[in-house]
Amino acid sequence: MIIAVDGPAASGKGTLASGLARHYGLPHLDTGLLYRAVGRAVSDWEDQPGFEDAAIAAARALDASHLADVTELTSARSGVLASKVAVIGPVRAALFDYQRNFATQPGGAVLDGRDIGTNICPDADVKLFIQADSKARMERRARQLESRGLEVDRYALYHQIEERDARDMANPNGGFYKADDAHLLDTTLLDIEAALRAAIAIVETTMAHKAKL
Ligand SMILES: Nc1ncnc2c1ncn2[C@@H]1O[C@H](COP(=O)(O)OP(=O)(O)OP(=O)(O)O)[C@@H](O)[C@H]1O
Ligand SMILES: Nc1ccn([C@@H]2O[C@H](COP(=O)(O)O)[C@@H](O)[C@H]2O)c(=O)n1
Repeated sequence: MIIAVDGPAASGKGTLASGLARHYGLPHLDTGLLYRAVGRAVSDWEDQPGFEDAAIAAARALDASHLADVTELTSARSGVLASKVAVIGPVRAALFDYQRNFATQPGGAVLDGRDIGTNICPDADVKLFIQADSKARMERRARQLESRGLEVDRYALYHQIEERDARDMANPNGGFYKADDAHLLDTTLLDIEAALRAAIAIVETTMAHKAKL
């Protein structure tokens, strides 16, 4: 079974995807980490000529070893860099096979990102599109950063999240929209456990429906 989980920044898609993976005993790939690793690799080139070429080369050279430093990759700065390399078509193309090979391994997988249900796994068995309002997402991200001992400027964080969403949604190569056959799950008023229960209920209903066809 392939489960695709998409949604905007800090919507909780990674938390849900890893909960679903645990529940169904499936491997999980956070595809944002791939873009973050490419962004990190070219941080010295940011906003300079050569940024695109450096990003394409970094994407083509990417392997699992570049995904190890999760603390560094999940910083706010890496998120911004990721969204800058994510608009480069050849970067997306270079990362496609990695994601597709992960998704199509025997037994299936859970992947989360922006374009899993639209570009990477249009054939996924179940697609979820996770939503939460911007303030809730900012607050969740703020608490996550504070739990790491970081100081957070909530006003700046809110604008950073909005700016990243806007860049992602405007990305002509991004595929960042709800697929027609994706189930919308708004978690604004749900805690992590309730959101996971709701996601599992969607998976169960969808699979039961498919089994009847
Ligand atoms: N339903 C929820 N209620 C409260 N907090 C949540 C909920 N879902 C996730 N969180 C918390 O919000 C933070 C962000 O969640 P998560 O990393 O899963 O989001 P994401 O959409 O994968 O983010 P990113 O855009 O960085 O990939 C985490 O600290 C997580 O524990
Ligand atoms: N499938 C994806 C995943 C991510 N991106 C881009 O990477 C940025 C960071 O992603 P997070 O999920 O870790 O927040 C994101 O803002 C996108 O620009 C993508 O394009 N496609």
